[in-house]
Amino acid sequence: MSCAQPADPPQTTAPADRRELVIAVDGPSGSGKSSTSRAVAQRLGLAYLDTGSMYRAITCAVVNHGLDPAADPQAVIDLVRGGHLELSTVPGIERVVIDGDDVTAQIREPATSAHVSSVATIQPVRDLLIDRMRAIVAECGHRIVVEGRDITTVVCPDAQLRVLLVADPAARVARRSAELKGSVGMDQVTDQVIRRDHDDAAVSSFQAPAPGVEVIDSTFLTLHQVVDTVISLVPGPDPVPTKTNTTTSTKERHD
Ligand SMILES: Nc1ncnc2c1ncn2[C@@H]1O[C@H](COP(=O)(O)OP(=O)(O)OP(=O)(O)O)[C@@H](O)[C@H]1O
Ligand SMILES: Nc1ccn([C@H]2C[C@H](O)[C@@H](COP(=O)(O)O)O2)c(=O)n1
Repeated sequence: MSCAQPADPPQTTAPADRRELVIAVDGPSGSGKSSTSRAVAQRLGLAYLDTGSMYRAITCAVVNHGLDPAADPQAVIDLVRGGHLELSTVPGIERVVIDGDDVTAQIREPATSAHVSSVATIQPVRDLLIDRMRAIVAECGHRIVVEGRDITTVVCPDAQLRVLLVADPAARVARRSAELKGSVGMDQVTDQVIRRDHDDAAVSSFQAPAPGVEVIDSTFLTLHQVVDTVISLVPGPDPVPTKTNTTTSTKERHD
């Protein structure tokens, strides 16, 4: 799997603080990892890597090629090994392209959420993508917020800050339901959150913190409060917020 990212847009304010700063965020589905990580990256002028989007992109390619991960996991492994993945590491700009196919919208479709665990639980697929994740962290100069399920434990165990973001299952289901605006039934929402966590937990430990990992329970916190809490936990001198210019034709997300 090769991987390319669009060049970072020029920064309008030069960051005074260029020390390495990797912030690793893990947690179950709907705990707020993506919204929080994106906002923290924007506030601190860091790159942002949504590792779930990598597993989702592979899942789109698997579905689009008519592969069955359970019946033929080797075909999925071959696809990952030979495939070319491009993704944005600019917070607020989502763009995911696999083998020239723009799957930015497809990765968020309920069908992709329903199938992604069957891809993400193939260990050789994980090993290949974990190598790519670490390469992206290095390409970003180790100044990045990385979120997923095994970032605090496997991908970036040496991150300067490691956070496990949790929330009650009922709150997580309600958030996902609100996000999908009634486009899918409650059964499907519960499947996307609860069943997916159960399946994903077979290969990653994201339900309890590893030693040294800070736990933030977002159940009764606003997104803004969670972002402030993460930033308050960054070690060392106060991080210098950096304004980034994200001018582009690609759709921006503001959760
Ligand atoms: N603290 C919060 N309070 C209320 N809603 C929140 C909070 N944090 C995130 N949300 C909302 O919850 C939904 C899920 O958040 P998000 O996509 O960031 O979760 P996630 O952990 O990345 O989920 P997944 O792993 O399934 O992709 C979004 O609609 C987001 O706006
Ligand atoms: N580091 C990671 C990131 C994601 N996954 C799996 C688990 C999820 O079901 C799927 C999609 O992630 P999401 O976009 O919902 O955060 O990818 C993983 O196993 N490890």
